[in-house]
Amino acid sequence: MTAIKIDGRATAKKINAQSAEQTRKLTQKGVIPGLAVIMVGDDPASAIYVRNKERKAAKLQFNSVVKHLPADASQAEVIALVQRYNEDPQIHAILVQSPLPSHLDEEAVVMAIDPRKDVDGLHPENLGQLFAQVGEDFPVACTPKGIMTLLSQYQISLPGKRVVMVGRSRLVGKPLLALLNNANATVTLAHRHTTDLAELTRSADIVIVAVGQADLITREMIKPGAVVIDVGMNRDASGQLTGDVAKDVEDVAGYLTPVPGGVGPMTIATLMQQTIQLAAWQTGQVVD
Ligand SMILES: Nc1nc(=O)c2c([nH]1)NC[C@@H]1CN(c3ccc(C(=O)N[C@@H](CCC(=O)O)C(=O)O)cc3)C=[N+]21
Repeated sequence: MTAIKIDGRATAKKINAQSAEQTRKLTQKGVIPGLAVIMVGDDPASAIYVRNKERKAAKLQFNSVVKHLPADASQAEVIALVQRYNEDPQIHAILVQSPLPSHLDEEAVVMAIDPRKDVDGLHPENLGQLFAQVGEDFPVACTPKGIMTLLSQYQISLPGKRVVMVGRSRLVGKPLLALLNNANATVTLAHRHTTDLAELTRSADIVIVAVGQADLITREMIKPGAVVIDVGMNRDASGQLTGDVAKDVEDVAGYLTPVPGGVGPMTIATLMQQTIQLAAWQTGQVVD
């Protein structure tokens, strides 16, 4: 058996077409979606993201700014920049690239973002609303939201399914735990202290992996026909982008997201979608 490839590029294209239409309508009403990205230092995964995001934001004619600070930027400098964008009415969405260099307090930086402009849904107020299932008018992390869109596009149903989420980051694992639970899946969150990961993943109908370790998930760890979602972004020895899932998993899985071309393009498309949504909320407009 060969897994059906979940085409993130094609799905992202559909969403981007909708986003272009919504941006056109908002711009006619005098609202240009504004996205500010703050990157400190030179994390390689962040560099890919910033480049692709810039390209897409320009294509959609957003008001897009990227501030690249040196790796030794101070905490006060980063927070001052966040506060400047909090107060700027032309900016509706603020994204601080993760990870920050280790001398910076990521928690304090996230807390400084106005929750209404927190396009990554990292602020505890937004993450808390997601867990509490209060309303739908708050931002949710773009990668998790993009994965939910992919599952829905491929009509992969969630109620009662056993999902194993490998990785518990604030950006991916934690929001997905809430989103999948809210969608009535039975979710197990696995991480570096999990014992016998293979036994756990073999019991899953859906395995999602966001760890950042090439070949972490191998074919013996997957139940035949299972859905495998690869969020990994690693570079191999020859500089090629690879995920966390080994190549031979495609021989047993029912569905598989490729890297590149799977989750990555969905993250970008969802970021654009959510920036538009935040712009509409902040200006009393409705997008449909
Ligand atoms: N606050 C924050 N939010 C993030 O969402 C975030 C972050 N920090 N830090 C870095 C990681 C990494 N990330 C990527 C998103 C898309 C691609 C992407 O576009 N990938 C494409 C293109 C690959 C290529 O151009 O070679 C693909 O997989 O097909 C890559 C990486 C978001 N991240």
